Amino acid sequence: MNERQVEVAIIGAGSAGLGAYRAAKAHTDSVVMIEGGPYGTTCARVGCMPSKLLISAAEAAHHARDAGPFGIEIQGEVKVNGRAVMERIKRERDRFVGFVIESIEGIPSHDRLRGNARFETANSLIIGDNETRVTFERVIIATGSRPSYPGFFDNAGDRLIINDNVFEWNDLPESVAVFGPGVIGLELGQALSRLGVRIRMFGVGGAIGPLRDETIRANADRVFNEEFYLDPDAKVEKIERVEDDNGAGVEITFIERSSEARLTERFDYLLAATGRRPNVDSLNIDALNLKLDERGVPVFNRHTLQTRLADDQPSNVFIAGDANNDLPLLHEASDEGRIAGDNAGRFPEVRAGHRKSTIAVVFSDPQMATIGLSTAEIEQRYGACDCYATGEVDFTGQGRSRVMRMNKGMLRVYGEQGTGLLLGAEIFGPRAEHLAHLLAWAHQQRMTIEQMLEMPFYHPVIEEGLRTALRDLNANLQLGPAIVERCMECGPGD
Ligand SMILES: Cc1cc2nc3c(=O)[nH]c(=O)nc-3n(C[C@H](O)[C@H](O)[C@H](O)COP(=O)(O)OP(=O)(O)OC[C@H]3O[C@@H](n4cnc5c(N)ncnc54)[C@H](O)[C@@H]3O)c2cc1C
Ligand SMILES: NC(=O)c1ccc[n+]([C@@H]2O[C@H](COP(=O)([O-])OP(=O)(O)OC[C@H]3O[C@@H](n4cnc5c(N)ncnc54)[C@H](O)[C@@H]3O)[C@@H](O)[C@H]2O)c1
Repeated sequence: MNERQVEVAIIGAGSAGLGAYRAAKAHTDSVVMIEGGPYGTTCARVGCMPSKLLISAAEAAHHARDAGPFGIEIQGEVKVNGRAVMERIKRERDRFVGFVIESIEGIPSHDRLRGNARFETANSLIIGDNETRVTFERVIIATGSRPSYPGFFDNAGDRLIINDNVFEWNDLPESVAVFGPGVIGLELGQALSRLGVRIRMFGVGGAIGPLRDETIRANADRVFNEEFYLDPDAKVEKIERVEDDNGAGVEITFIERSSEARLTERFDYLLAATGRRPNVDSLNIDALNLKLDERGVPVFNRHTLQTRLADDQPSNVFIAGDANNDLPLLHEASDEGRIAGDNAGRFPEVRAGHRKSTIAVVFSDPQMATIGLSTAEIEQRYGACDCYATGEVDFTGQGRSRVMRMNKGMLRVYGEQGTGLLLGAEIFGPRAEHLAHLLAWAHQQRMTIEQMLEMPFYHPVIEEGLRTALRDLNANLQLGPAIVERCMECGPGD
């Protein structure tokens, strides 16, 4: 067996691992980064980038089909060439992956090891099939996450797929049963539907995407159901792989939401999008003697990314990115990687890194976004004393949204009584990715609703809808006048 001794070992060369590598190297040359899978990162290979490429193709098809109300006539049928769609997705995806691989190859080969890592002792790792032992002083776990789904999905046999498989297709299938109307299910499911794939979407417990505000969730349920079948609290009775004249498929028996009829329907695939679990279970993490949470994930400080020993003492182990199961988003993985790398590098001195205001965007249509504190956190901290208020706008009548025929959904903002501070927001509406940034920047700057209202708003823009919600909130906080329906000085369709 080869032997290596390093100050800092990093497990995983994803977005968190790469950020950690660069930050640790600023302190010491003795760093090794270990990767068990393909280089390229989840985000570029099978995550953010290919999913957004699929969504963009779907948007193009949708706009072409939806041109009629503008007076634009498309001669003949809008045809989706599945092969061409998948070719572009793979070509562009490979380009993004290529850039990541290029930058990884710029890292000295001595600092890179290939193979799956698992802990042997609290200070050593075994790589691959007993090929190398790495003895370390500090370690960063940046192993990412993988899809998780209930065991009975296995009844679908080889018709059970996850997001990774979608981006391997050479052509689009005829039909897909999507399980999980979370972030991945909604993004991929709606895109497939707009590309002409017959879908049904099944959830449990009523959840839709990251939405926690029940008013917005009900709105989203209605709007999505105008476009495709979505039952966020489905009764699915049977899943079975079948083989018939049409080839292999999967039959789903379920209770149809509105008619309550028992239906059995055949699909080409069952897409499992029922959540992801951190990759910490095959690391032999017990060798580290860390304090673990109920899911077996090390307990850690989100400002330092440092974990704790079972006796509650700080440890030499850091955990960043999806592996820590906190905020499984790309920008958070990079930030956490950087903080963990910096701290592992400077150890035993450990510093609190800068954590930004939370922002999450779902690229469905309408888009969804959450900013700052969630409604549950707000209710927990401010609910008992009646210390917060809500403002809202419904985009149905919003000027610019209506002009563009994007007038669906709503936005709700939450503010603190007395101080007028912006606490958070939830959006299901047009161009939420941009509104979310305005709100997250204001949240991080600790702006009050009053200060936000003093900022410029152009006319006619979707941001005027945000202004309406802010005025509503200011009035509900009793810090400003009640909003006037059809306020003319604001410009028509505010
Ligand atoms: C379909 C999809 C769409 C997404 N879209 C978005 C989006 O639009 N915006 C956004 O912000 N986020 C998005 N995400 C989330 C984002 O991709 C992740 O949060 C981010 O990639 C996590 O980075 P990471 O470094 O923690 O993990 P990864 O990039 O997965 O890196 C972990 C690495 O560790 C390696 N590894 C695991 N175990 C071991 C081991 N034992 N030994 C050695 N190596 C190991 C893995 O092979 C992997 O390369 C999406 C995710 C998915 C699945
Ligand atoms: N745009 C983005 O930023 C983006 C895109 C994709 C993924 N991601 C990240 O990836 C993470 C994982 O995404 P995800 O969609 O896998 O998880 P998720 O937690 O967002 O959604 C999982 C959904 O599956 C449902 N579910 C659970 N068990 C089920 C069952 N047996 N049958 C039917 N439904 C079931 C849950 O109620 C939930 O609605 C996200 O939390 C997000 O952080 C981000």
